[in-house]
Amino acid sequence: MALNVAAATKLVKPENQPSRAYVTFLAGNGDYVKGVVGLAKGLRKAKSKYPLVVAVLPDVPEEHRKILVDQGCVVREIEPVYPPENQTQFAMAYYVINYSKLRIWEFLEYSKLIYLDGDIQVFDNIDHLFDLPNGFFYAVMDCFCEKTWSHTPQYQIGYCQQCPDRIQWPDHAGPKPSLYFNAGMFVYEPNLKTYRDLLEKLKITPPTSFAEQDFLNEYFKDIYKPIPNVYNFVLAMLWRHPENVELNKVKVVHYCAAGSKPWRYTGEEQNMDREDIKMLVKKWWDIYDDESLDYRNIVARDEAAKRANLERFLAALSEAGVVPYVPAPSAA
Ligand SMILES: O=c1ccn([C@@H]2O[C@H](COP(=O)(O)OP(=O)(O)O[C@H]3O[C@H](CO)[C@H](O)[C@H](O)[C@H]3O)[C@@H](O)[C@H]2O)c(=O)[nH]1
Ligand SMILES: O[C@H]1[C@H](O)[C@@H](O)[C@H](O)[C@@H](O)[C@H]1O
Ligand SMILES: [Mn+2]
Repeated sequence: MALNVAAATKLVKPENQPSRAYVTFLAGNGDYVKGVVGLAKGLRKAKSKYPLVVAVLPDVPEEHRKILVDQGCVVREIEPVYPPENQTQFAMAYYVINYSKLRIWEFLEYSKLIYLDGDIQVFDNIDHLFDLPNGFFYAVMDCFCEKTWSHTPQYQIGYCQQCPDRIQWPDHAGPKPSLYFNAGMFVYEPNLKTYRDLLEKLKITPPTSFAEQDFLNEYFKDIYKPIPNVYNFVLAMLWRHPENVELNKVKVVHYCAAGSKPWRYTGEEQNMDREDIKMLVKKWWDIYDDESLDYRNIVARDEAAKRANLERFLAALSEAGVVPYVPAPSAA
């Protein structure tokens, strides 16, 4: 029997669908889709083994969904989730749509997911986070020093969990607040019971200024485990806690400071003219603009490499006299 590449390929068992994935969230017809494209390319550059699922609200236009599919993303529509009505002033008006993130607890075909905001970039492989023990909620601790926190006792007292000894939590202010995570990145396990419970609890929870972030913090406070800041580096750390920062070790950058979204960056807002910020914004653009990281180019490269390997393997078998080998005609 003579074997060629086409015949031999059929013998290879298709890989099982991974039960792990990254997941992000996309709403609206604005420019956050650029963030998600950048993220998909960043994960590829970091050689992540797992796909990026994008949970999209119904208002994400078809062209944007197509861009994401062309970038190798798995697009899944979710229904919006709204909190019960009240007069809350959110820290930002659009935070209210973030309650819809709760739908990702229903992505039951995955046993574990890592959620990443669309304004996050992954510069180093973080696949090892999937191996953390089950049963916990992993995320990075937030910083309370930016003006977005000015409505809170933490900000008014000057207390930040990033440097709890600088200004200590005073006795007269009641119990010290529990550790609080930034919900732009977390490792979690989808689960139907948890999903239903989250939605039920939300119905009786008045919305607060950091929307689902406050809600998730309250809900998971007993199983929350902080992970190092390098897994969700919030830019304000650069000017609020420079003594805690080792920028060259940072793996995941969260462009959440006002004016720092790379695709909207002008350099005009406060702190945005810093050299480290300019460098991080440029690093985001370098990935976004790198065509070699486009899904179609990576697929073509992988196919060519697989083919070359197989050709070499079959040629070696044939040389050893195991099977006669007919090289496939060149595709060119
Ligand atoms: O028009 C929008 C606005 C937001 N988003 C999605 O929602 C995410 C959250 O918005 P931002 O990243 O702009 O917000 P911040 O990083 O300032 O917000 C932080 O606080 C929020 C409170 O709701 C969320 O918890 C969020 O994950 C957390 O990082 C975005 O990354 C993006 O994935 C969109 O798709 N379109
Ligand atoms: O989620 C919010 C948001 O990312 C803000 O930009 C930041 O100042 C806050 O610390 C954080 O809690
Ligand atoms: Mn964000």
